[in-house]
Amino acid sequence: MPSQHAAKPVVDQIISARWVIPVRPRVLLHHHALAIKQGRIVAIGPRDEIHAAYTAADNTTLDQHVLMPGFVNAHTHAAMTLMRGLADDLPLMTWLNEHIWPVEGRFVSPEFVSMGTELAIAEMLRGGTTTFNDMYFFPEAAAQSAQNMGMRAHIGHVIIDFPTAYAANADACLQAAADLLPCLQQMPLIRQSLAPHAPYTVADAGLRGTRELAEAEQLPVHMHVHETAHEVEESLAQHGRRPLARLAELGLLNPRFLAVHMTQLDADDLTICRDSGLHIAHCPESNLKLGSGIAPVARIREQGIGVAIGTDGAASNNDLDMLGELRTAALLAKGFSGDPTAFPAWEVLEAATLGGAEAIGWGDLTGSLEPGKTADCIAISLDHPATFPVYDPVSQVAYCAGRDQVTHVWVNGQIRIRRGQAVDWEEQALFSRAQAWVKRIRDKDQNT
Ligand SMILES: CSC[C@H]1O[C@@H](n2cnc3c(O)ncnc32)[C@H](O)[C@@H]1O
Ligand SMILES: [Zn+2]
Repeated sequence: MPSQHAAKPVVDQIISARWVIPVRPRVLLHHHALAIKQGRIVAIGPRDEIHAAYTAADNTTLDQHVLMPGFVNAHTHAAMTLMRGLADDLPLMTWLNEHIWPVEGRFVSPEFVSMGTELAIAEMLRGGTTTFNDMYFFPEAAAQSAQNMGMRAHIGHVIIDFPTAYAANADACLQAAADLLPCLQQMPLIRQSLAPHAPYTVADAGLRGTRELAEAEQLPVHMHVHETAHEVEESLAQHGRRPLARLAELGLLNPRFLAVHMTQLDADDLTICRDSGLHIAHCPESNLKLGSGIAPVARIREQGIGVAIGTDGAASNNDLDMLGELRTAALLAKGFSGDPTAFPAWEVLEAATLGGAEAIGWGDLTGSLEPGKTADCIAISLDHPATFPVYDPVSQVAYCAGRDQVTHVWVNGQIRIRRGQAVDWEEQALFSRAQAWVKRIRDKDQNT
């Protein structure tokens, strides 16, 4: 911190709060403040010291709040908000083959993706998510929506063998990814990955192509893996090995690989995960709702494997609520392992923030409140019946705060949600525009 006798450095804003949870280091700070300049955290310290050391035109004081890093939704399909509630209570392959893929086949377009992603961003920002890791068709449309609405997004270039409105096959997907990379690199809030859909929808040739492009461009890879027992059985029948072993043989697994779901893991799978350094995106609510299984998070964490938390898409969850998701993750880990100490409050908060950032290679930039990192932060008011009394703010965030208690959200130092309201867009206007898509999707059977 600068000397208090010299002229005070000017920063853009100072945010102070009753409690600050920086996530790293793992401490709870009382009456602390952040000094922010040009979207970056310049300093974090006791409120009085920060105000004595810096001057800012914009000062926010949050007396009943926790200030913490925004959540990183480590796996979603943002545009699927347009299919929320379309097909429930079904197993994964029935849900995909008989409901979701036919609707996507008929309706997905850049306009569909823009609309669905805007709805998702409106929901996610309101719930305190400041970064999302996306996998969907027409990634340039999703990237543009995130950039326009001021949300950080890690955009996956989809690779899938079967023909879609987006591309004819895996080769065409890889070509589209290579063509789009430079364009999305111009968007300051966007980073990119390759997103082969799943081991059962991408043959070895497409996976080799993925590995080559990922190596050439140093891109992360984001993929659904070991989501169901059926996926593992099918791989054993078709390839003679489990999906993870097949991906390892194809040279895809390394610390830049994010394996989503991972509900089916034997001891050899865990060894592959540990030795490769891959990260896991745990999506407990989607896995529960589709009856896919439960990722053995306690065993995964014992091996030192990085765990992040994702909601999956709104058509299988059915919300994009990271506070709800992290609570489900914490409770499920305890229930599944029979150990109430599994996935305690601090660790689950870390997984939903810094763990997600590290899983997508963004740990240098976001996920914790540290000098030098971007000011991606949220305030949660604990002045609410659901969170009274406050013995331990970390416990309140992990176990009882609801997303309606998220009052303020900043991405890159820019305020996106103020006092619970979107700053730059009208939610009713978003719903009105989306309604046209809803009508077309609802009417689809009459129009065939
Ligand atoms: C090729 S874009 C992404 C693709 O994934 C589908 N999808 C959504 N949720 C899941 C899931 O849990 N497992 C597998 N595939 C899923 C989505 O509908 C898109 O087609
Ligand atoms: Zn998914």
